[in-house]
Formats: sequence, structure tokens, C-alpha cells
Amino acid sequence: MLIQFYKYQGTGNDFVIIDNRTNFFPKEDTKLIERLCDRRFGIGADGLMLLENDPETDFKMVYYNSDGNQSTMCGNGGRCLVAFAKQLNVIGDSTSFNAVDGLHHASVDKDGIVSLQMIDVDSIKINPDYSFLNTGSPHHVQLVDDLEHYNVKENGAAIRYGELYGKAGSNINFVKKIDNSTFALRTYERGVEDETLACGTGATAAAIAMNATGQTDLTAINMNVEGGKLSVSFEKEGNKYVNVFLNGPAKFVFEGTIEI
Ligand SMILES: N[C@@H](CCC[C@H](N)C(=O)O)C(=O)O
Repeated sequence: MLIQFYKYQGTGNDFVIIDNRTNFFPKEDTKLIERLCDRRFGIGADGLMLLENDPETDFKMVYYNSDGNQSTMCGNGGRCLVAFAKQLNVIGDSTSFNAVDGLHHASVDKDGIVSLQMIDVDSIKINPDYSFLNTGSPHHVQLVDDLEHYNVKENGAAIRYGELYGKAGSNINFVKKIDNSTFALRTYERGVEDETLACGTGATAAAIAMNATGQTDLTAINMNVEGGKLSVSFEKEGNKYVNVFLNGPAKFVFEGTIEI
């Protein structure tokens, strides 16, 4: 069977997107999804998303990591799926959609910047060397010196597979403070099992963790990632982080057909 696919990227975090409103896609075929994401044998991407009908909202987001397994929320993926829904005329400039972690609101501005509301965060584990929080996906956040030369793949894998996170694992973020409003971030992604050029839930987690640990008192933070620039804003209600928004570009790359 020949299927139509679309390729999108958000700050270099790239995705295969399939319009599955007719429910034709074999969602349980892990090997197929892994092959479609493979950079040599397939289209190549960090993840694959299905846009599906949803009875309550504009659409439903179904997300798979490049290892073929369905996973938790993907922030950059969500932003790209909003841009795709706009391309399909499923939505206009603003939307509400359902994902694995619940309802999301999003909007697209005139420059194509997609702002995506993320889940509220009401629990952060703060340790002397790292923080851990869930922004739709689990994230370990750690400040490191010399981020530019840091071995993200090796050190990220050691923490991801180490005793801290057990079988479920975690995404691992390494952060460097540039100034009060800007941080640099590199992320090892669970399910890709490598560094990616950006991670949206990771940028969100890093921004909140930097505020929670006193690295900044600001609630609008720039996150410089390997593939570009993201920003995160939020409000604090006691120990809770609400109205959390992830903002950045989400771009169409190409479309095509592939035999599955
Ligand atoms: N790239 C994503 C995160 C995708 C999910 C993650 N790999 C996991 O399995 O936890 C993002 O932009 O948030």
C-alpha cells in the first residue's frame, strides 16, 4: 500500500506526520513505524505522529518515538502537528486538541510561530545535582560546565539507563546558564536513544527547573537549543506552574508517498 506522508521540523526536532482521519494506518506495527523513522531505510525522523479525529476537540495527536513505540507528550511534535492541521485547513490560527496528556490549546502567529500550552506542573524533585519533573514527558535537568563539548549521548544514556529512572527511563537535559533570561540546552531523548536537535517538553522542563532552583527569577525564558531558539513562559501559583506555554517555529519540510 502506498501512503502519503508529510515531514515537519520544529527547531530541528523532526517528524513524519500522517493524516489518519480515516483510520487506515496500522498503529500497532512497531517495526513499520521504526522503519518510516529510519534515516537510511525510511523517511527519517525523531518521531512519527498521526493526526486523528477527536469527538471533543479539533483533532487528536498520537505520538511515536523513532524506536516505533507510542510514547508520552512531545512538545515540538505538538507544535508541528498544529502547523500541519493548519496546512490541511482542519484549524485556523488557534485550536484545541487532545493528546496523551490531555487537552492542549495552541495558536499560530503571522510569522508561523506556534505557541502550545503544556500541562501544569505541580511537582518537581529538586536534588543538589539535578531536578526531575514531568511536563507531559519525564525530564531530568542538570546544569553542566562546558555544554558545547559535553558528551550528551554517552552521559545521557548512562543516566537514562541508570538506577535513578528504572525501566521507564527519562529524557535527560543538560543546561548552561547564559544570563538571567537565556539558557542553552542539549537533550538526550528516550525512544530516540540519542541527542536530538531540540526537545520541547525538555525545554519546558529546563525553563521551569531553572526558575524552581533559583537560577532565574523570570517567568519568560529563552532556551537556545541545538536546532534554533525556543521560549517558554509560565505563571507561578505557590509551588505550581500554570499557564505554561512553549513557543517556537514549526516548519513543513517536504511531502511524499512511501510503500508500506
Ligand atoms: N521530542 C519531544 C519529546 C518526545 C517524547 C520523548 N522522547 C519521550 O519518550 O519521553 C518533545 O519535543 O517534547
